[in-house]
Amino acid sequence: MDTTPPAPVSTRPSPRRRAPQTWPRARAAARELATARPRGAVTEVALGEALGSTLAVDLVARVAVPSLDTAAMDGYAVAGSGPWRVLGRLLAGAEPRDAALSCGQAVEIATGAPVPAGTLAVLAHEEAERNAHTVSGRVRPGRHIRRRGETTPLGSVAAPAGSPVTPALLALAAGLGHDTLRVRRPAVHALVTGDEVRLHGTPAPGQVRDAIGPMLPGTVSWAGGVLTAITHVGDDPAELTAALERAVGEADIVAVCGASSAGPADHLRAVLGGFGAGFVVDGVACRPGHPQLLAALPEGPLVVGLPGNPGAALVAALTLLVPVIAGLAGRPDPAPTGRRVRLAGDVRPHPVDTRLIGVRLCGEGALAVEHVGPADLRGVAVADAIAVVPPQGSGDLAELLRLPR
Ligand SMILES: Nc1nc2c(c(=O)[nH]1)N[C@H]1C(S)=C(S)[C@@H](COP(=O)(O)OP(=O)(O)OC[C@H]3O[C@@H](n4cnc5c(N)ncnc54)[C@H](O)[C@@H]3O)O[C@H]1N2
Ligand code: MOO
Repeated sequence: MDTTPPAPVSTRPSPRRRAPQTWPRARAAARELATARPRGAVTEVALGEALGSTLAVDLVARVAVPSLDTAAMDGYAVAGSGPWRVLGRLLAGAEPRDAALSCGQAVEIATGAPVPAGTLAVLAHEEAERNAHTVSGRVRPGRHIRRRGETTPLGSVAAPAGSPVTPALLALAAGLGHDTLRVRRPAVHALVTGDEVRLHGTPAPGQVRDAIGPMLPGTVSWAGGVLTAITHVGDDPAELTAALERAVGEADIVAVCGASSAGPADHLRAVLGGFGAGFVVDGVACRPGHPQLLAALPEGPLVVGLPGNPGAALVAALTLLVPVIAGLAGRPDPAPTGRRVRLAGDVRPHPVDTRLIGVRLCGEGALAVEHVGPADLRGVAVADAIAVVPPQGSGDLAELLRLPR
């Protein structure tokens, strides 16, 4: 047993936890705080490094797509009425044919090749009857021709600023002639606290393996940020102060894992008080996750406190961390599904707190998973979504939140 007297925590008075905010209010406050702040730095990155970030400016088409009138099908570009005499062949990438087609003429053409001037339509191979030098079939004027700029006109906005950079958006950007993108991506530095916590290997009895760090890179990037570092900090206020000082100097958001509650080693609130932090959310009326917090430091960075229990940390991240990252990035919060479903299983409401329950989707409804204690990850690891059960169960359909993927 540790018999040493408790160390003084800070020269400033320790802030006490105020009345927790309701879960919807806390989540909205996190989003409002982040979106009201000046947008973070814009960087220009190669397409290969942009996945997961957020467009800082509109994505403008540098080329018209298609760049010329092109064939939408493999077949024959034909002019006038048939049968048509086949003059030659045009493949995608070919120079546009100098000579226009005259009535009764055709060229064999590949999908994407520029249709010659004078083309009435493209007759698809499967609709064409080919003889040695001629081809015949039925066509409608303009059939199977993609007009220049039909998909995306030159100079048009193909995706607005604030769009998440997804694989599809990268494909769009490449198709429009971009090699780089101007993006935002808030930087998150995580401090994992606890003398008993081990970052690697099999924990000895009494120790625990860090189970929050591994969920953070994916959760942070899902929200539009990037996890730049994970630092392990012991249960010592001076160590936490020094680590926090370093982290706030290099990140937009510091996520402190553990030390958020009321125990003798839970120094986070007192240490933040020493920094002159303003508490925007100081406890949330939700289960699990109630000791979480959100504070703003005078120099600018935001600090999110996640509970040490890892099951609680995951659902708490959906309440404060994810809305803050998405808000700073200038993109929508990825968690809301806009879906409300009927729940089955152990979904009893709490008298005063919002319950956040892992569920499996089944048909039109959802079934609560088992193993949902705050220290238990087995349920949430196999859940499809988180159901929001308001205090006293007001309303019979529950809102669904996405889990980080
Ligand atoms: N008197 C009170 N005690 C507690 C309260 C309370 O309101 N009053 N809240 C409980 C709840 S709920 C939670 S959640 C925890 C939150 O505690 P902390 O954020 O202060 O975290 P710790 O005390 O450091 O750790 C709690 C628990 O989690 C384990 N842990 C910590 N970090 C990790 C990690 N990175 N990976 C895996 N496990 C971790 C730690 O060993 C403890 O077992 O407080 C309750 N108590
Ligand atoms: O609310 Mo704690 O965050 O349940 O485990």
